[in-house]
Amino acid sequence: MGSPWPKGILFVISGPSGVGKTSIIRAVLERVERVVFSVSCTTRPQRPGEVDGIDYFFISVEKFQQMISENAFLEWAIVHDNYYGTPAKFVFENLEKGFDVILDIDVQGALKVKSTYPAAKFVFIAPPSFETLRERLRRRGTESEERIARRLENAKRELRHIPEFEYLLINEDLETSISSLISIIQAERLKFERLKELELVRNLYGGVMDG
Ligand SMILES: Nc1ncnc2c1ncn2[C@@H]1O[C@H](COP(=O)(O)OP(=O)(O)OP(=O)(O)O)[C@@H](O)[C@H]1O
Ligand SMILES: Nc1nc2c(ncn2[C@@H]2O[C@H](COP(=O)(O)O)[C@@H](O)[C@H]2O)c(=O)[nH]1
Repeated sequence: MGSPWPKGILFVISGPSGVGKTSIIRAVLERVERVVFSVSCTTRPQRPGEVDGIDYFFISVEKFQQMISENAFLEWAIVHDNYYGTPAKFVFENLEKGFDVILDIDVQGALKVKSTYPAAKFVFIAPPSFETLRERLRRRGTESEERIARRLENAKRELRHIPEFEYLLINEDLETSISSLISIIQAERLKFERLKELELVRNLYGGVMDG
């Protein structure tokens, strides 16, 4: 008998630092079944309240470089002076099991995934304005003014890549953004192209599908 689940979908969520990616994704993970979050490796220092293995795998530069040489990353990038990377094994194992996988990665990383795994779905989260982005970074209180300025500079570059993404979410109201991301996931799950390999669906259509 065929699997009751088709292969999972990879959702790549990207956008400037402080726009609200983590807040949106956390809520989606609580509300949607069969979706998992890919925990990245990073060499940046752990922030108060962050948990190793939950928020990130906090590793040394040496360990990160070793993982690069072992091809352990689906993608990696240097973001705001630190290494960040997506462990490939977790992603592919979960997709095979039929789980959808969410990545929260910067724009450079998203574009690398687009070239190596174009079947992924690419979602750009944008701020309603540049001023709002600055305010959110300040209110979060995790970065110095100097680092905030740096992240805002990077944000300007990142926003230029919006047209390379399939979906655009402007994160004004958090609840609306959460609902929008859930709608994207649900719509992608229902695409006939994806479901037609399932035995259940093939049985519904019988020989008609095979021409
Ligand atoms: N729609 C929203 N309205 C107001 N505040 C928001 C909204 N979305 C997120 N925030 C707040 O903005 C701050 C940044 O959000 P968050 O940490 O989720 O951003 P991020 O995109 O994941 O950042 P980074 O890329 O640096 O990890 C947080 O304090 C969060 O509570
Ligand atoms: N290319 C990658 N970017 C990543 C990955 N994990 C996180 N990120 C991005 O880094 C910045 C900064 O995050 P912060 O937690 O230090 O504020 C943010 O834009 C993330 O999306 C990754 O594995 N690869």
